[in-house]
Amino acid sequence: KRRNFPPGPTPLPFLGNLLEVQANEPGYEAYRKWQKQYGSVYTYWLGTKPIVSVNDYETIKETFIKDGDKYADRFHFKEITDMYRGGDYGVVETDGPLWRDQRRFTLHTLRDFGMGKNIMEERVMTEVDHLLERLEKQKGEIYIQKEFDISVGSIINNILFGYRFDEERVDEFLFVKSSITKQMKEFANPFMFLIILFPKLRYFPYFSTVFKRLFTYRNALFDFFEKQIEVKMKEVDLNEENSNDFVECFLKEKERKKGTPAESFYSDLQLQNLVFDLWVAGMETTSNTLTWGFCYILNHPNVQAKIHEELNRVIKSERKVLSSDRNELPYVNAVICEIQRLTNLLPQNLFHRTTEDVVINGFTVPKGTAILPQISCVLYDEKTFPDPYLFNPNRFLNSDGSLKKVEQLVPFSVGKRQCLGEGLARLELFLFISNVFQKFQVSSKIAPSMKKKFGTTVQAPEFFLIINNRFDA
Ligand code: HEM
Repeated sequence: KRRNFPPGPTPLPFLGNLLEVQANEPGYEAYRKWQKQYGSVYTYWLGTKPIVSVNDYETIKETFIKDGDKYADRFHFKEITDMYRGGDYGVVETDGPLWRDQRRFTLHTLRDFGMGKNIMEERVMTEVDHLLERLEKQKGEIYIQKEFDISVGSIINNILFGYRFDEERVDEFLFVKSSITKQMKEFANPFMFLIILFPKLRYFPYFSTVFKRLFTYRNALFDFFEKQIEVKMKEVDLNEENSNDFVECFLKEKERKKGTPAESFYSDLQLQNLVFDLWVAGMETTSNTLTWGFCYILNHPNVQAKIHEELNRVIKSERKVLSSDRNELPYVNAVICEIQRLTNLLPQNLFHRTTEDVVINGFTVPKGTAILPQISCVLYDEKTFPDPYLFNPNRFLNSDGSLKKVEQLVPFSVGKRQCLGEGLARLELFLFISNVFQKFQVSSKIAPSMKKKFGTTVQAPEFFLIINNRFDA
């Protein structure tokens, strides 16, 4: 089988190259090593599945960007996904007309709802205000990851269901969050990975325990979403033009689509899965990136000094930073670019699938092959980002101090499957980072470890902040 694919590392029977990927947490060292050995395109194997990896930006541009439709399908392990989701539902793991319709609907809804009012910024700023208040109230050291989790979780929940996790609802949030965390841990368990590759293993001792555990967490999550949707279904006024949240928009769109070919895309199971995708993709990613940001800045005190210098010069007072200040704060933006580059949040990216036969660098890759833009290799490419493991925001600044646009900065991936929440995530990163530093001087007793843990998204090590109000007399 290997002869037909671009050459790459030799796979072991059954396991493929899995052990090499897992040998160095969080996984991307193997991809970078193979890039040096085999060049811009190679094949590695997960179990008996070949994965074609496209590693340098120029080739990614020629394929995933310029010829996007041919790389637009999603590769996933269908048997397990179907059990998990109840069939082909959601947006992350669907293809074809359903995916196109739901992706378009979601993008429009996230952009437009609020009817011209900047509802997105309002909802993010509400959480910025609450976060600053909570931080100020806490004495001693602060576990910042938890604070970001609650803030970002509240934003996505408010967008989806119209309410935030205030003090009375924090337990509800912690329950959902812990179901996701436990589930992610199960997915990172090598036994689970073997079940995904060979689903019949789930009937064997020990494997069956792991599998059942996964489904307990899955059911807890889906129950939560189902209940919120039921409440919305009872409350929604389908004739009211304005919508307060995403679920309301979906239910109204469902009504509009009745009797059209797209009617079947607006089922109850689709709504549950869509909400699940947005909640999970929208929460963990942004919260972890923020936490990594603080981890890097605490390790580089001069960066914080420069952020404060810029905020003093541009904002001039104690007022909150708004998204309209974004263009005036090139250094803050450069810091965020560097946080996203070095965090490299999805070190394995998500797999795509070719929709037809394609030829890349002279190799024919058949229709239906798993393939991916290996963004880790682009974000850590020495040619574009010399000394790639160094945290250096200056690489995103021109000599006159303005922000440098670097097209190789692709933490949200590229092409037709590019992150659907990019706009929201960028807004959150800017408003949280700029406002926390606007208000506080941040430090820690010891500099946090920068060691990454393996997972779908890289997890930051536990660390604690000490804050001082910059404007106290
Ligand atoms: C810093 C934060 C984030 C990062 C780094 C990030 C990164 C990514 C990446 C790398 C992908 C895979 C793209 C591919 O398949 O090539 C992705 C997909 C996706 N992201 Fe994000 N993301 C972030 C935040 C968000 C947020 C806030 C949301 C939702 C509101 C979101 C929703 C999604 C969805 C739904 C997909 C699947 C898109 C599709 O298959 O069509 N993400 N994201």
